[in-house]
Amino acid sequence: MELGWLLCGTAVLLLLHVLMELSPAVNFALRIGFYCVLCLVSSALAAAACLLVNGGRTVKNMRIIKAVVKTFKYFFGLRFEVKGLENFEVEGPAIIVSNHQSILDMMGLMEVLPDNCVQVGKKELMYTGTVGLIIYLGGVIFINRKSTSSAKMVMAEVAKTMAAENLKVWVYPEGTRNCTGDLLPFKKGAFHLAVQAQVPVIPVVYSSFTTFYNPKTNLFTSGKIKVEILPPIETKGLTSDDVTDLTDRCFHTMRETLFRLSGRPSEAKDSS
Ligand SMILES: CCCCCCCC/C=C\CCCCCCCC(=O)SCCNC(=O)CCNC(=O)[C@H](O)C(C)(C)COP(=O)(O)OP(=O)(O)OC[C@H]1O[C@@H](n2cnc3c(N)ncnc32)[C@H](O)[C@@H]1OP(=O)(O)O
Ligand SMILES: CCCCCCCCCCCCCC(=O)OC[C@@H](O)COP(=O)(O)O
Repeated sequence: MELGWLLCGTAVLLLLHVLMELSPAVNFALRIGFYCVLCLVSSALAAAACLLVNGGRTVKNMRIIKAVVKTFKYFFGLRFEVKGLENFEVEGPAIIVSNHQSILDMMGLMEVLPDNCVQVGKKELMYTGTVGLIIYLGGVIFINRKSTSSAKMVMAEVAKTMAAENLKVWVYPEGTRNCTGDLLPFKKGAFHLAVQAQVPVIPVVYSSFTTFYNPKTNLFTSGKIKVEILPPIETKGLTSDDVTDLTDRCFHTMRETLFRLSGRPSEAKDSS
């Protein structure tokens, strides 16, 4: 009886292995599937730990989430090379902005996440089962991207509470995932928030995933990700009239950094 199960299990594993070798699509789907299952199962376990240790929704839970997620990279052969962590050491709250390439980003996020930092996320993430639960428990701020006015209201509320709670807020200013090796134009919410709260903006740039990850071509191998935390951009004295300039400045600095980290010639060099 037991031998039968063992043989059956071995056969299934062998079959999966052969399928993975034969088809990049199967290989990719299995790796992403494994990532999702890993997230769902770890979220359930971490949620229990968060509830036991901290009792409910609080940014303190991010420490637990971070400790769990930091182990994920070993399953996928990912390595992170981090520079500029000292730039997070600003006095008081700040807005952190970074590029957003894939659902894999939350590994890179947790690799460098400073204390007392929550992310802004789309509200649909609440409905991803245990993952939604852990994101909720971590204190993530949910916004409705389809309604600028309600998103603005949520962000204005955050601007008020940041100082009181000494919070850093992590925003993906592209507003969606983008895995082309370039940046999408930035939305302005993060920069309005920084100006309203009069706190610095700290840009964080992750090198392009294109060499090891591309859902269009079913590419997902091991790889190295360079991360750079750039010096804070001060916003003291800026008003809402300065938000467009601040957004542009940050966009150009991050784009240059992205190209440098990814070994891609910058626009300036292109045209010369
Ligand atoms: C233990 C195991 C666990 C495993 C599981 C993992 C657990 C991990 C745990 C935790 C990780 C959590 C990871 C979460 C990741 C989430 C990622 C996402 O979901 S990314 C998508 C959502 N995020 C955004 O969209 C933000 C960026 N977007 C913005 O900031 C936008 O600006 C937004 C939504 C506020 C409005 O978007 P618009 O599409 O309407 O575009 P605009 O051009 O920016 O705004 C329109 C007009 O409104 C003004 N405006 C915008 N914000 C304003 C404001 N706050 N005040 C005044 N005016 C504002 C602008 O200036 C613009 O006006 P003028 O064109 O300049 O005239
Ligand atoms: C029941 C379904 C379970 C699904 C489990 C999914 C596990 C992955 C968890 C990673 C959380 C990272 C959040 C993230 O990266 O969300 C994407 C949004 O930022 C951007 O949204 P979009 O590009 O506009 O769709």
